[in-house]
Order: sequence, then structure tokens, then C-alpha cells
Amino acid sequence: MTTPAEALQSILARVAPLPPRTLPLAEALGLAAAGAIRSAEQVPPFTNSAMDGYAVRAGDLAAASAEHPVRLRVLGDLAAGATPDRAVAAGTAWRIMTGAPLPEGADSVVPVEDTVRGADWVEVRKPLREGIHIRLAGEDIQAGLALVEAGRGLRPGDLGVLAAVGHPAVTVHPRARVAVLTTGDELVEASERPGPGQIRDANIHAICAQVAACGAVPIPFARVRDDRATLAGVLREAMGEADAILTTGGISVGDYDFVKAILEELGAQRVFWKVAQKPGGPLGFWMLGDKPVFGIPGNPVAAMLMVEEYVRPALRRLMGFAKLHRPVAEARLEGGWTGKAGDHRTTFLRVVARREGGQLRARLTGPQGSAILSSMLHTNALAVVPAGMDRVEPGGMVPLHLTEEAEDH
Ligand SMILES: Nc1nc2c(c(=O)[nH]1)N[C@H]1C(S)=C(S)[C@@H](COP(=O)(O)OP(=O)(O)OC[C@H]3O[C@@H](n4cnc5c(N)ncnc54)[C@H](O)[C@@H]3O)O[C@H]1N2
Ligand code: MOO
Repeated sequence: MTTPAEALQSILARVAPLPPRTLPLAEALGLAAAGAIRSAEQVPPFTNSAMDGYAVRAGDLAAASAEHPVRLRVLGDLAAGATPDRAVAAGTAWRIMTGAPLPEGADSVVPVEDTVRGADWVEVRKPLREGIHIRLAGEDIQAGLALVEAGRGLRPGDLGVLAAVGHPAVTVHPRARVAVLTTGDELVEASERPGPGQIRDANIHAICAQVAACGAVPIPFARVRDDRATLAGVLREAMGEADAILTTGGISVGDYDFVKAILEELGAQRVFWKVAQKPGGPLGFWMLGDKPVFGIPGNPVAAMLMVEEYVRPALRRLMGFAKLHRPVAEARLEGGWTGKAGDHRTTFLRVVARREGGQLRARLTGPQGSAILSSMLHTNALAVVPAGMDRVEPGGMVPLHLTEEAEDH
């Protein structure tokens, strides 16, 4: 049977980034840059004042002291946005505001609080270091500097820098549109009171939210009936609208588990069905042309874990991110864990991880059945127990996938 590593590899080998498009900065937050971006310009664009005060020649003030203040003649006022029409000559200064261009001849700025002022003069009572309180043209960003690498998710700071260097638009991979189908005659909307044998549809909310948390756009097709014609019709519609398709339920070996058969009737090519893991064993993956299709088991915990482990990296690749995976770590599993003897499946355990004295420690959220949805309230990591290991001693080390929303740029 396919191992989790093989499953992930065969998914990622088939998924390619969506064609890039150029979007205004205001629409680019969180999207991956399609190529490296270099600065075409320098920042700051001109040498300017870092303080409200007076633009001066430091040499004029070399002998200034409280007993012998140096008085300079003020040539005029420079607000930010103004440009000086005269140079600072010996014995003169410009009054200058933060951000205003430094006049020719000046090499330093005296902060206003270090001066005594008159209508057209200023007195300084101590010398100052040449070059102080000025920001040199290009001292922050040189033209040609590499700003953003390909595949980086754009953050607010990136957008500010791109604006500053004159990139009003940026070429990015678009958000993936992801059809999310939940299937099952037993399902009702969250707002409804379930009748006999019915349950509320948890997956449509959890999975659409996971898709949205990846930066993709979920297109919900909630509670598709366990009926071949209905399922085929909804899948056709989903295929027309989405870049990727997720179904939950109906993927196992039950009498009403039609998803596999219908997908293949519609032309989807099976890559694998069933993975040697618990939960999520019945996971299936198909390609329909260039669109990935995931058949995810219906148990809500299994469904969320499969989205976390397989769908999320695939959606990140579709959206062009260089970084596909969550951070990994190793932790001591307090209390240990006992599985089924001789089980040759990888086990994903929901755990709560915390840092203590520089070391990561984890404990199980509680019972680990795939129907224990309440575990998802508490988990911030998955412990991945390798196939063939059917117990972890108390305090034994386990690999962790840290699932809490972390920095994923
Ligand atoms: N004979 C076998 N039976 C089962 C096997 C197996 O290998 N042999 N595998 C079990 C495992 S593991 C899982 S997981 C499930 C997966 O089955 P399906 O994907 O076909 O899922 P369903 O049967 O449709 O539903 C399973 C379970 O989850 C509930 N469910 C489904 N959708 C939702 C939803 N949107 N929101 C909340 N809960 C949902 C559903 O009512 C069922 O209780 O198969 C096992 N059986
Ligand atoms: O593996 Mo099922 O996916 O246990 O819930």
C-alpha cells in the first residue's frame, strides 16, 4: 500500500503552480511572488533630514559652546515636499523639517530642541558630528537590490517596500479556487436540528476554513446526496469552476461509497487510493487533466488531518509558494502512547505541544479515534508515529508537525 511519504510525493509531482498574473499591490497580500523582484530605484530617493531642526555645515559649529554660541543666518523654511533654492554657505542654515531634502552645502542637521531661535537666526551651543541626523540617498535600498524571492508569500512589509520603490503592481500566482464537496444523506446544515440518524455537516465548515486559511478560495458544494446522478452532476459543475476538488465521505467500501467510481467515469485518472496510515486510510487522489482531486474520508478528524497533511501542501504548490510544509520538530511525548501491536501504518496523533525549559513537550489531546472531533479544539501539532512503531514510551521522542498557524512565507 502507498506510504504517506509516497502519497505526498506523488501528489506534489503532479501539481504545478497556476499561471501567474499581475495584480495591484492592494490585492497581493499573502500571494506568492511569481519571480524574484529587484529594486529599480534607490530609497530614500534623495538625501533628507531625519529631524525637525536646521540644516547646517558642521564645520561652522566646531567652536560652539554655552559661553560662545554660534549664530547662523536662516535662509528660509523647508517643509517635507519643498525644495531649497539656495545652498547653505558658511554662516547660514535652512530651517528644515523631517523628510525635506537636504540643501546643497549642508552636511548635518541640528535638532530644533538644541537651538535658540530668532526670526531669521538660530544659535547653537555645542558642536555636532558631521553627517548627523541626515538620511543619505540610497542608504536604505540601492537600485538593483534583491527585495523578494520567487515563491515568497507577500507580507504587509513587502508591499510597503514595493510601493516605495515604484512597483504599483506585482506578478503573483493567484489564489487557487477549491471546490469542497461534502457527501452523505445523513448530513444536515449546522443550523438544523438533525432528525433520526442524521448529523450536522461539520466538514463543510472545517474544510472550507482550512482551505481559506491556506489563502485559497473555497467553493462549497455542501451535502451532496449519496446518489450517482446527483454526485456526477455536482462533480461536473465543480470541475468547471475550480482549480482543485476535494470531496469528503463516500470513499471507503460501503454500499453508498460512489465517489471513486463516479470520478473515474468522469475521466479522473487514479493516482492512488488508500494510504498506509491512521486515520485517513481510505484517502484517494486523482488527476482530472491538470486538476488535482482528493477523495477524503468522511470522519471529520480524518478529513481535517488529510487536508492538513496532503491538501495544504498541494494548494500551496498550486499557489506558487516555495515553502510547502509546516515547521517540524521533535518532542517528548508525556504519558507515551500505545497503538495496535504489529500495525504497519503511520499514525497521526493529535497532541498539544508546548515549550518548557528550551525543550518541546507534547501530550495527547485525549482519545484518538477519528470521530473524536473535540480533539481538534485543542491540538496544535500532530505527532507522526512511524509505521512499525506500535508504542511510544512515556517521555519518548516523537516527530511533530506544528500545525498552529505559523509564519508560512
Ligand atoms: N468495512 C470498512 N469500513 C470502513 C473502513 C474500512 O476500511 N472498511 N474504513 C473506515 C474508515 S478508517 C473511515 S475514515 C471511513 C471513511 O469512509 P467514507 O469516506 O466513505 O466516509 P463515510 O462513510 O461517508 O463517513 C464516515 C463517517 O463520517 C461521518 N461524516 C461524513 N461526512 C461528514 C460530514 N460532512 N460532517 C460530519 N460527519 C461526517 C459519517 O456520518 C460517518 O460517521 O470508513 C470506515 N469504514
Ligand atoms: O482512518 Mo478513518 O480515516 O480512521 O477515520
